[in-house]
Amino acid sequence: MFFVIIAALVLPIFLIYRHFSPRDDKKQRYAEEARRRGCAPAPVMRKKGFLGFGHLLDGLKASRQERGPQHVIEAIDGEMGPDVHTVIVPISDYELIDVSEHRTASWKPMFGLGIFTSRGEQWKQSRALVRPQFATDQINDLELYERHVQQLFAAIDKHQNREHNEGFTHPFDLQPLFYNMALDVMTEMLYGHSVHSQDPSERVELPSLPGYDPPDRERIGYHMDGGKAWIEIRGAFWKYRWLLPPWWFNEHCAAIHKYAEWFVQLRLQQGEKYMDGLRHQSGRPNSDRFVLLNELAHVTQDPVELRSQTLNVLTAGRDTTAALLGWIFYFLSRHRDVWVRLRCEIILIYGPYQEDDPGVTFRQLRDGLHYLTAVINETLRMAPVVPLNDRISLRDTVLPRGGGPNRDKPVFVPEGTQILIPTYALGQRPDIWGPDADQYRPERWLENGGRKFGFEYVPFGGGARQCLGQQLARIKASYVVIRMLQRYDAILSAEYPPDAPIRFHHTIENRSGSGVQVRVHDSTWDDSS
Ligand code: HEM
Repeated sequence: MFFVIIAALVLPIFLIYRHFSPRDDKKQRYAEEARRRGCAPAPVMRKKGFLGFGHLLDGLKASRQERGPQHVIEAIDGEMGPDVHTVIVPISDYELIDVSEHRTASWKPMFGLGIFTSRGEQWKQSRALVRPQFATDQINDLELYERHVQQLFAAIDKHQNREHNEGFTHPFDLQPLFYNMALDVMTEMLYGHSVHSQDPSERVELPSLPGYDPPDRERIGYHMDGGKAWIEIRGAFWKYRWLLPPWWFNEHCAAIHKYAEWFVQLRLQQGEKYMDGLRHQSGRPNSDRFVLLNELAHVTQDPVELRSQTLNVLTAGRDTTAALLGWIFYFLSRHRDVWVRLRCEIILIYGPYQEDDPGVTFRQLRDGLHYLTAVINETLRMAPVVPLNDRISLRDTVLPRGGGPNRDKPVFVPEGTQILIPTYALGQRPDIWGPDADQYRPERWLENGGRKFGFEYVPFGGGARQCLGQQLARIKASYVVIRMLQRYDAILSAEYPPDAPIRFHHTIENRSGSGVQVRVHDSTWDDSS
């Protein structure tokens, strides 16, 4: 609710999905209420297709073509003109669905009820439980990132072009390596044991747990990806999702539950000794390390709660960070000037690559590097990892403008209205970002003393349910970018054709549909060797 009101003050672009024909008494009440509040209706888009499902089908088709975010802009501009940012989209037979209920029903079978999937009182309790764990000093484990960065370098090194000793790799896709790394980091941060998808030889033997099979570390990424694809399909089918065969989705859910359950049971059985059993990492006693499961177990011993909350954070934090890293290098490989300027900043501050001394401090990362922060902000503007967010109005409310012929009147929003907030479309508006809104230009964030952002820029959401991991994601991404640019002194896009349009592949998060096809040059390459 808070978000809806605040967003309404500054977000003149949104879509309303509403029940196409509310009952007459409701209609009359809405009209009276709207009049009383001095509101005028927002423009209504044409009803399209059989039973009005045209808009929904167009959206699904665009999503399949990996251009869903652009479609939102084209659909509204095409029918209403470029100056209309608030529209009502009539979809016949569209059930009024509480968005959280929708999310809960789609996601709960896989991740259980936790901070991401719950609502109301249950969400408040979840947030109170999980939030303290994200206090900054808990997450400053740079040594953890460094170990996984080294595994990333080893994975990149496999693409080295050894025949023509020139230091450049063959063309390869960087994106899956970021997904592996993010899964490895998150599983270590959540359960204390990484799945080591980047390098399975790093896996340590786990203790035996009577009555439980060892967790399937090999296929957890596969089950997460498979389950997410089904969540997407189930979401699209919504009330007809019972038509879908349940086996595959159930198999993914069962495997993921089993994986998390194993660690939960081990923690519950071993108590504080759980931390002693973690692989010893140099320089830091295990008891000092941050493991979310361990922290949560100090507050609750409920195995289902522990499983659900950790899985909720796993899904919220893993793919989002990987997708962001992918997009950063997608743009860097296409914008040599940005790469050069960013690398200069990094080398000036931290010096060239040294394997055993990254020279990076947590404080610097938390405060943010000047140009690197601009690069991250600009990347999330051009390719938001969550390109469309949504809310439901919990009670009657008003958006301050968008109604009437001049679109300057308030718009009445009845209780239960679903509001879509197209984060990507917001980032493309010339009236907010200037005539070059469609260009990737991090400098815009530094001009005129530095751009501050409000609700016109919401890649991490806003209001009460704003992303809990924003700082963690920024710190993690910054660390990886710094180390990558120390280690590699040149990057080339290897996408074919070179001018291929950007593709937004959406499965909950939004990643590049063509991957991140690059060649990188190793700064430590010795030509004489
Ligand atoms: C680039 C990286 C990330 C992006 C773009 C992102 C984006 C978002 C967005 C848009 C939401 C709000 C969803 C809504 O409106 O309901 C959200 C919620 C959340 N995010 Fe993130 N996120 C990122 C990384 C992370 C990380 C690394 C973690 C944790 C390790 C995390 C944990 C969460 C949690 C727990 C919530 C739920 C908050 C709540 O409902 O109270 N996120 N994120």
